[in-house]
Amino acid sequence: MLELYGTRFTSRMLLGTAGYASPDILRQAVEASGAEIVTVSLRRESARARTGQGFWALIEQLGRRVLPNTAGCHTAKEPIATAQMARELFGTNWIKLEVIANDDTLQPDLFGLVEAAGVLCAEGFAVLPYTTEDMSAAERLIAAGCEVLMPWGSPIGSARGLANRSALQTLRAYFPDTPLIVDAGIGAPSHAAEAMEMGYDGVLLNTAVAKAGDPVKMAEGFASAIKAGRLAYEAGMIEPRDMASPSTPLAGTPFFKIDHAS
Ligand SMILES: CC(=O)[C@@H](O)[C@H](O)COP(=O)(O)O
Repeated sequence: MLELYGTRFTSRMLLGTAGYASPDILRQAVEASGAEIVTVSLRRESARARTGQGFWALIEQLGRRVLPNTAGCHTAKEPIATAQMARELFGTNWIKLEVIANDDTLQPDLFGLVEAAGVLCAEGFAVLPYTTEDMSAAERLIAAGCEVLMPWGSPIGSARGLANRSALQTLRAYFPDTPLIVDAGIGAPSHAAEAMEMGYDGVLLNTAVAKAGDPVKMAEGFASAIKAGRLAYEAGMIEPRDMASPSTPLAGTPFFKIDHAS
């Protein structure tokens, strides 16, 4: 079970709700994914006239925990105001905190992130920060009161998977008791499985499902990969080795005899 801020979830997949071809495809994809948490961009969606009230009604109908996010915020002040608005709109103190440093890379602004996280945690928000693999930022976010960290796999929407695998491994090893969720840049179910095999607690993704040829099938594929990766982690994988190691022992007497006479 995945436990975040004292709430338990069966699914370890968190799904974004942006960029689907239609509301119905979004609904079907969420259902196929089994995700119990869906993230919604307050600034982006409310800015889009076409979504209107229908979008919010659909989100409510999905019956999932809504994790509002501060996508599109650039300074420490913007996400604070957005989170406060989200708390009123959705009646939740959960917030996926995004503070973007650069529009080309969509890399998190770690300084603004730590500052905004400090303010929001002090105001009673359950903050899930979108961060990098940076260790000192992780330490400061935890010190600020974040109980969950969401390091990026690679830049948002890039589909490159785990760009800095060894840094993600170090982060996992260094914070064994903090729920860690890989967020962003996941392109294929195998990327998500890789993160789960490394011991990550969950995966948050959006583009790879929303923009897939068949988003519903892809959502199901990701759900299976995340489950498979977690099972492999829990089962304990064997270590890779440089040399071959026969899987079938040759020593001893064969337990059957070939009868050459017949
Ligand atoms: C929806 C959301 O929160 C994104 O900002 C998130 O980081 C997912 O990234 P991908 O679209 O790369 O999966």
